Amino acid sequence: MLRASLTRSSSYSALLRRTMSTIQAKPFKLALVQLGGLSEDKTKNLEIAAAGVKEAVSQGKVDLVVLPEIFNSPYAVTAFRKYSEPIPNDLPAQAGSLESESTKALSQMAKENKIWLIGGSIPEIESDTDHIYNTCTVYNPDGDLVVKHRKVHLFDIDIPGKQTFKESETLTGGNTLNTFETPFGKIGLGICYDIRFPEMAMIAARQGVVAMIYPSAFNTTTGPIYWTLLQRARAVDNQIFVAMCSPARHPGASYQAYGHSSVVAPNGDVLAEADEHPTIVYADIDTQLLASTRSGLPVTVQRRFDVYPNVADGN
Ligand SMILES: O=C(O)CCC(=O)C(=O)O
Repeated sequence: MLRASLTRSSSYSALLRRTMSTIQAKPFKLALVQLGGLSEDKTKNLEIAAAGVKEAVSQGKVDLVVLPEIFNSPYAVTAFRKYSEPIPNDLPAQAGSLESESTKALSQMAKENKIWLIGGSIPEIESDTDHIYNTCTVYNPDGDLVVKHRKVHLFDIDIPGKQTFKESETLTGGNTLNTFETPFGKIGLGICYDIRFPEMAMIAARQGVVAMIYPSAFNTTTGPIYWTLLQRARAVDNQIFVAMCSPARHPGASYQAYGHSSVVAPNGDVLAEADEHPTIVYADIDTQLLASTRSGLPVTVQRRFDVYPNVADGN
């Protein structure tokens, strides 16, 4: 019995060593810019974002900066089409080739500050189909657009008297999962409500991401209950870092964002969390924690796909 369990635990560590050796990661500094003062003026919102990114890097070396969901437009189904812009499908796209107002501005923020930038999300129009998407764009330190993620799961909520919102009235859901490579490791992308669907984070984690990062804008009904819970759940499920970046609360706006941008470690510890006001949340991402968390509790190599039913069919 003892012998069997020793054999099993040493084979877990061998397997773990093998899987960890495929993850190329080094420590990096993350900044989540919880923007305040956003309005209906797209150009002004982009200027606020540019000032926020600049402020984030002024505090010392930062490698990756994140902006919130739909920061250049009001978060309203009636606004998405009006604010939408085309975004290239063929990626990477060089900084100089970007044409729309927001992608050009975001590219410049990345280039000027020499950072990786997860540019929150913006409404995208695809001219061939006339579909509108809620799309996150990511830029390297040269300002090239390296990847985009279209929100896969559309936020349709109806809690009478509290929160009603139906993104699917005007948006189309994306149909791809997206990660991108950086010198400090692979990063997985989701947008806000996407965090409620554990399959996305699990697949990204199995592809070797260090972190799942979600530009977001939860609300004051679901935020207090689920915001931290969901981040800790995705982190612990997959033993990865998880971060969500929100706009600040805005008393005059039709949609009240929850705020509370935060970063969670692979063991579920909340490393940093904002309140509801405009601010920047910083976190040092110690990638050693991926290995130490996984070797203590080897869940990432104990999955029993031979036993689980086919998830999609429920058989
Ligand atoms: O899942 C939630 O409770 C909030 C999601 C949300 O606000 C969004 O997807 O924009």
